[in-house]
Amino acid sequence: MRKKDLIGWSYGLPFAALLLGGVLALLGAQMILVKQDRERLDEYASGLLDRAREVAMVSADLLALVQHSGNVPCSKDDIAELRVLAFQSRLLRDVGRVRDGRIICTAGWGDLVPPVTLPPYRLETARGVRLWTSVGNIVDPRIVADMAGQGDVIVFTSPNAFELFEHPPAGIGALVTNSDSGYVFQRFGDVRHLEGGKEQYSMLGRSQTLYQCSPPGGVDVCVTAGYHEINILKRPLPLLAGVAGLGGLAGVGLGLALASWRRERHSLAMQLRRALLHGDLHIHYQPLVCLRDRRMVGAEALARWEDDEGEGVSPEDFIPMAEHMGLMSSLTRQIVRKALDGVRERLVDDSGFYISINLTASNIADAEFHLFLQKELASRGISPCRVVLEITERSTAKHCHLIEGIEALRALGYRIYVDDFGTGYSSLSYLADLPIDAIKVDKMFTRAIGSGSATERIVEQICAMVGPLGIGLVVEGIETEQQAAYVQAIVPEVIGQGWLFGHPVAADRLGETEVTGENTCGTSASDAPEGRDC
Ligand SMILES: Nc1nc2c(ncn2[C@@H]2O[C@@H]3COP(=O)(O)O[C@H]4[C@@H](O)[C@H](n5cnc6c(=O)[nH]c(N)nc65)O[C@@H]4COP(=O)(O)O[C@H]3[C@H]2O)c(=O)[nH]1
Repeated sequence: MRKKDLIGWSYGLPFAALLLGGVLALLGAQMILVKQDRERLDEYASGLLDRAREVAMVSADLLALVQHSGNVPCSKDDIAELRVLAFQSRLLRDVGRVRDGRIICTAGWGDLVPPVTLPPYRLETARGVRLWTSVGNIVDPRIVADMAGQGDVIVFTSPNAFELFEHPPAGIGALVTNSDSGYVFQRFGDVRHLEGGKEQYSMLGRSQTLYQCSPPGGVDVCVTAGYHEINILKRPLPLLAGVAGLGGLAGVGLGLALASWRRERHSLAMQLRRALLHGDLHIHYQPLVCLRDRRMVGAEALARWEDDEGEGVSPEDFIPMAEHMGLMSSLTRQIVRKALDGVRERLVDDSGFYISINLTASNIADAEFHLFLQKELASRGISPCRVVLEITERSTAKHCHLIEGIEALRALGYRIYVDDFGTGYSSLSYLADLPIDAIKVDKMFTRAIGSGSATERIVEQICAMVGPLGIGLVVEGIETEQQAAYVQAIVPEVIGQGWLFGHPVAADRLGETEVTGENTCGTSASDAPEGRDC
C-alpha cells in the first residue's frame, strides 16, 4: 500500500467510522428496542392466553357439573347449589338454567319472570358449547355479558376476568380467538393492524405480531398480539443524540485502532516478520570468478525480498532491520536452506564450485548454529569445504568472541572470509588475530581504481598484503576490464565479483554467466586450509 493511501486511510477512516458508528448505534438501539418490546409482548400474550384458557376451562367444568347435578332445574335446592358454585368462582359471575332458548333462573337473579330470551349464539364449539359475546340487555339494560351454554345450563363470564389485560402496554393490541374460524372472543388495545394468526418478527422490524394457541386437545383458544410502531427515531431527540454520539465515538475509537493496526500491519517491519514466517525471502546468486581464467568458481548467495507491493527491498535495508528486530537467527537459517537448495547440484559435483553465504557475528559464535549448518549440509550431501562463510568487518569488531567460533567452523572444513574489508576501523589489528581464509575488498575501493586517488593506493596496499599473510583475496564491485586487470596484476590468483562477470541472478540463470575451464585461482574448495579434511 502506498504511503498516500495509508495517509488517506489514517484520516478518512476515523471520519467514516464516526458516521458508521452513529448509524450502527441507532440500528443497535432499534434492535434492543425491538427485543425489549418483543419480550413485553410475549409476556402480555402468554398471560392473556393463560387467562383465556382458564376462563374457558372453568366455564366448561361448571357447565358439566351443573348439568350432572341431578337437581330439578330452578328448584330451591338447585338455585342454592348454583349460588354456591357462582360464589366460589373467581372468573364467572353467574350461572343459570335455560329452557327453550330462554334463561329461566340464575344464581344471582333467582327465578326470572318472565324468562329472558337469548339471542342466537355466535358460535358452537366442537364440544357442543354455545358461545355469546358482548350480549347487551341481559336481565338489565346496563348489563353486557359474555356467556357460554351447554344443555340447559348457561354461565356468565365475570366482567373482571380479563381486568389485568384491559389496558395493554402502549402500542400493544391483542385478540383472543379460536383457532380455526378466527372467531373473536375478546379484543384489547388497538387491534386494527392485527391479522389473525400471522406471526411476524424481524430484528429491526417496526411492527411485530405474535400468535399463540392453547395446546391441542384442550380448550380451543388462541391469542394474536402485536406492536405496530417500534421506532427508535420516534424517541426523544436528546436520547437519539446521545445514542448516535456514543456510537460515533466508539466508531472513531475503533476506526483509529483499525487505522493504526493497518499502519502497523503495513509497516516494513511487520511485512518482514510475515515474510520470514511464510518463507517469502529468496536468493540471488552472483558469480565469483577466477580472474586468471575467467572461470566461475563459486557464487555469493544474496538475500532478496519484495514487500507487499511487490517492490524489492534492498538487503542493506532489511538486514539491519532484521538485526534490530532480533530476527537474524531465523533469517540466516532460512537463507542458508534456500541458498543450498538453489545450487545443490553444483555443490555436490566434483567441480569444486562453492557457495559464499553472509553470516552475522552472532551466527559465527553460536554453537547451535554450527550444528544447524552441519545438519543442513549433511542432509543434502554437501561438504563444508564447498561453503564459504562471510562475516562483515563491522561485525568482527567483537572479534575476541569470534575466534572460538571461527576456529570451530574452520576445523569442520568451512572457510571464513571477511566481507567489506577496509570499511571498518580495526581492519589491520584483527587481521592478525582472527584465523580467516580470505578478505573481500569492498567495492568502494574497487571504484577508486584508475582514479589516482589515495584510496587507489590503499587498494594496492591491501592487495599486496594478502600474499605475506597467506590469505586469499576476493575483490568486489568489478565493473570494468581496467579494474579486473589492475587487481589481477597485483594478485594473479585473485577472485573477482562484479557486474563485469554477472549480476546477482536466480539459480536457474546462474549458468548463463559461467565460463568454463580449469580453476587456476587460489581461493577455491581445493585450496582448503591445511589439516582440514577437504
Ligand atoms: N555497484 C555494484 N554493486 C555490486 C556489484 N557486484 C555486486 N554488487 C553488490 O554488492 C553487494 C555485495 O554483497 P555484500 O558485500 O556481501 O553486501 C551485502 C551483504 O552485506 C548484505 N546481505 C545480502 N544478503 C545477505 C544475507 O543473506 N545475509 C546477511 N547477513 N547479509 C546479506 O547486504 C549487502 C548488499 O547486498 P546487495 O544489495 O545484494 O549488494 C551486493 C551486490 O548486488 C558491482 O559490480 N557494482
